[in-house]
Amino acid sequence: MTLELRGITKRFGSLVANDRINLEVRPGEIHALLGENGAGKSTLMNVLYGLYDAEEGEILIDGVPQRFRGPGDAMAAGIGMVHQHFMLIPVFTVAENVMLGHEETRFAGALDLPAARKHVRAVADRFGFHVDPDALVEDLPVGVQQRVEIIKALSRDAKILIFDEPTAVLTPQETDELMGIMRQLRDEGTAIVFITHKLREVREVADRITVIRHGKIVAEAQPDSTNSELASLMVGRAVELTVQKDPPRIVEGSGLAVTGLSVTDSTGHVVVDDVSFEVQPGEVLAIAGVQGNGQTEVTEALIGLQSVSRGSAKLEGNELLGRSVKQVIDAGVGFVPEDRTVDGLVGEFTVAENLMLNRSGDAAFVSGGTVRRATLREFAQEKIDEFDIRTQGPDTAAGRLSGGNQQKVVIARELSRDLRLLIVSQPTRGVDVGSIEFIHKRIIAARDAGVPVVLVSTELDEVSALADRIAVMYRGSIIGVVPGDASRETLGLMMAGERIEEAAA
Ligand SMILES: Nc1ncnc2c1ncn2[C@@H]1O[C@H](COP(=O)(O)OP(=O)(O)OP(=O)(O)O)[C@@H](O)[C@H]1O
Repeated sequence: MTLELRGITKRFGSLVANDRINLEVRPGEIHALLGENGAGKSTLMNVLYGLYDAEEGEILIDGVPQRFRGPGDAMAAGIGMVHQHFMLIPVFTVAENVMLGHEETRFAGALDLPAARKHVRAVADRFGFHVDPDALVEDLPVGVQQRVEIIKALSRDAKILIFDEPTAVLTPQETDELMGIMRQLRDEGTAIVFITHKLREVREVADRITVIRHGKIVAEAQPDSTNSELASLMVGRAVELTVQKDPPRIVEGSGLAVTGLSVTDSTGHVVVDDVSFEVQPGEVLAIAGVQGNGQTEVTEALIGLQSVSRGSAKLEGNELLGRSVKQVIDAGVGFVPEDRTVDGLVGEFTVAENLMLNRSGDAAFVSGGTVRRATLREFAQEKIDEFDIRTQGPDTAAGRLSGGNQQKVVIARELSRDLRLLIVSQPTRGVDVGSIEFIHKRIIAARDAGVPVVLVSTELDEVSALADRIAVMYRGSIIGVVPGDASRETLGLMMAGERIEEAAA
């Protein structure tokens, strides 16, 4: 089926999120949509999926104008969406999730679980992957959960599939597997819209590339373009893809010293096993590894979000463990959590309120129990300008911002205080290339100002760009520490569990 969007305009108040957009997606092609944070990509997809009503324009499928009053209509017309934040119900099985929403379609009436199971197996066989129809979704790794989303879309015979930043939370291997699935779907005639901030992925799978900036289509790019060409089309200026940094100037001082840290999860598994490392003032220590090897728990233990079974973490000689989150923050620890929607932001609070969450004890902002609104707005406006947060203003609810701009709010808040320690986890997830450049520069600036920085990232490019030393975690342990310029091959092997001796680190 050929999909055509003609003259789509979508406004939120005075903001024009989509400005007369024309886009055609043909059967058997992967059409990548590139654009900076807040450019209007998700809005356009939500219009296409019937979630938003556009003020102007038409959606045509095989030349026939459509009117979608909700996702149900879009699905019935053959459009499927694989969401960035999974829409699955964690306590249901794979088959039950696939069945949901089929009340009026072919697994109708009796809620036909056997038919749903059969469908799961058939799709898994078709793509040569394994998914157990009876597994609980919450027990599955994210890469597999995403396959469930795809299986769900295909159970409704989707001929046009939208992938909205599907790789943001995947490991490199899961990403490769997903791209294999996308290619196979394309070869079978599905029309695919692919949204991502990762230029390498676009160049690898896209047949056509459309670039959106400030709600308008600004260019069609070729898949054989270079990363820099794509980056500057997106952002409208040249982008430094790798931040320039001087060798670290390690300041004499005690920094962070973690010794024998162990964490046991609620089921009794040891998820962090006797981890020790030091970070000096003025250096970036990256903790690299495939997601789920204990890195998250290390950062959460340091900030006070996770109880520990053993160990010590001293910042400038003072114990951090056993303190409350507030006490740790007040001790000058900046923390960018890996999932901004859980620990980083309060969606219903305004951008300004979110920017001051770590300043409740600051007399400049709060006096006699009340927030000084004018000071706060002024501060927030400054941060919005400085960090280029695309929002209608300080009073907009943070949940209304595009994903990448929400991340910039968290980064702006955490990097705007005098810090004794900075812990950043997946700092550029969902962030566009221009903003990655900016965030990387700010992290390096904190390091150059003498702050010890702990970076947790699953992105090797990010680790290599920022780290002075790299500790690799595997199954709860640090299996080696290598210099910041270690090769991707070395890091890849270590992330897969191989111990490699590099004395220099
Ligand atoms: N429900 C909403 N209410 C008000 N404004 C909104 C709403 N949804 C999106 N916006 C605004 O519309 C603009 C486009 O946002 P959109 O989410 O489409 O961007 P995007 O290109 O998908 O960005 P990202 O790459 O960060 O996900 C942004 O300025 C955003 O703040």
